[in-house]
Amino acid sequence: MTSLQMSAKEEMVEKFLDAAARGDVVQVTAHLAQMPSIVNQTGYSGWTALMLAARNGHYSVVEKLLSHGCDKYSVNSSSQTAYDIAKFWGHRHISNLLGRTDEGCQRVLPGSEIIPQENYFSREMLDRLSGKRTDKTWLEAKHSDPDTVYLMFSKLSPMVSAPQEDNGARGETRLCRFRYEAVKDLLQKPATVLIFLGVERRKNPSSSSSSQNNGGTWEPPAWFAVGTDEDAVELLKRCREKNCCFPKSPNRDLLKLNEEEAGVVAQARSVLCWHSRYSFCPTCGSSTGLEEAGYKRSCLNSECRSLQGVHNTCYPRVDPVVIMLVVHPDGNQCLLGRKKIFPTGMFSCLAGFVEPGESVEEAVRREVEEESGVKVGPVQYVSCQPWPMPSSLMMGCLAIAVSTDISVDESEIEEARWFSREQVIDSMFKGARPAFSVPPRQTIAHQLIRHWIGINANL
Ligand SMILES: NC(=O)C1=CN([C@@H]2O[C@H](COP(=O)(O)OP(=O)(O)OC[C@H]3O[C@@H](n4cnc5c(N)ncnc54)[C@H](OP(=O)(O)O)[C@@H]3O)[C@@H](O)[C@H]2O)C=CC1
Ligand SMILES: [Mg+2]
Ligand SMILES: [Mg+2]
Ligand SMILES: [Mg+2]
Ligand SMILES: [Zn+2]
Repeated sequence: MTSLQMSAKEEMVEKFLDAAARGDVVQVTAHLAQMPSIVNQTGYSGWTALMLAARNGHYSVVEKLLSHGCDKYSVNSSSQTAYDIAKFWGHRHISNLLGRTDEGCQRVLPGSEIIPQENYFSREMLDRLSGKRTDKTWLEAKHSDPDTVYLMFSKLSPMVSAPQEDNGARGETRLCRFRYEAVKDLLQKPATVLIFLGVERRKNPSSSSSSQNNGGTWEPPAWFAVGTDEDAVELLKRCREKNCCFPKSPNRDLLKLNEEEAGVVAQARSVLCWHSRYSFCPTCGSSTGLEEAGYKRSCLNSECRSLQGVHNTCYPRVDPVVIMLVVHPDGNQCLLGRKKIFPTGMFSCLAGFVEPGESVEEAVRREVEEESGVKVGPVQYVSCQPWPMPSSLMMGCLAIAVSTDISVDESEIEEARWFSREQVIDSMFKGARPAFSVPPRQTIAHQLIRHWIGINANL
């Protein structure tokens, strides 16, 4: 491309951006018809047409750009999306439009601002099909189906193929997937725990697929998790892939999977952890037996109280945890703490288990005060994250402090400090002199800190 052509293209982009900034929907439409790829272009300012239209409150231009498939999640140099910009400048009708993810939701809750926030471990790649957990005939057919996928777990750790480091390539850790023939002997062993995870969400059959139900129609492959106490070295020999292992440190190693496999592991590992802890009935101490494709354990003592009425010990447990970014009353600092076990220099959000009979808001206030001495007023829920170590559901909140003196509970926290927004941005984006290191991006703690920077971004 010659420099003349370059500048002609640049000129067109600038004209397009100018039209968007002025709210000239006719000009915007004409440019899009002439060059559809212009929709996500940025000009000298680093802003897209969507950001400019959102800044100046031009609803119809925003609508037009969205209908041409523009990327509403792209960010400017201050890490702001068009949504952040519209919200900052008070164009609520535009921020509502940009925050909309599900038309049905908007119809039921008009005016609600539901911003999608998918955290690591929360992607649902499989349809759990809970209704099939009691369908023994269907499950049995799936066990030996050639398309069925089995994941193998030893000591609650999934078999993965780790990236090869010798060629310097930054590969991805992937789950090892097995077929029925490779695991059928394990399925016969009494100590094996088999859990039906769900079926793939794929709608269209691939040409290679042979999976059909009794009626002859295609069905997506089913996935199962196999928990076994067989010798790990022998289990590894069953896999044809290279560099296979059962990772030793879940908190670190399970953060290396892709988003889809991380979601499957979150489900499988939590249920397997529950089985490993509930071999005996918590009510009478008798042995328990596995039911409902791994989603229930019932007491084998027919006299046991747990067999009457509602007994939640029969079902996999989830522990609710609050995790919060506490914001200083001045709005420009946040409270972060470090536990002794954290890597040197790392600070993170405070967190704690919700106690019985406690609301999320009260748990936030209590844990923050217990751990740091700081008192909290308003609490706002942001997003959540399943955390399968072993089975927490992290409910992420922003919390506004109403006092600022820090007094740490040394049994839980080694140090807690207020950090300025500048320090946090510098640490998050690896500036020249980071004051601390942030938790990995896969943690909801990281995402809460990022969220706060986003809503405070200085235009
Ligand atoms: N994804 C993320 O970004 C983060 C995840 N987390 C996770 O959140 C969870 C909780 O955070 P943490 O700060 O440790 O919690 P807390 O502040 O509540 O402190 C842990 C204490 O709670 C006790 N405890 C353990 N299990 C429970 C339970 N089910 N209900 C009530 N109390 C319990 C422990 O007792 P004992 O001494 O007997 O063990 C320990 O003293 C942990 O699983 C942690 O891994 C935490 C921070 C970040
Ligand atoms: Mg605590
Ligand atoms: Mg804590
Ligand atoms: Mg606690
Ligand atoms: Zn019992």
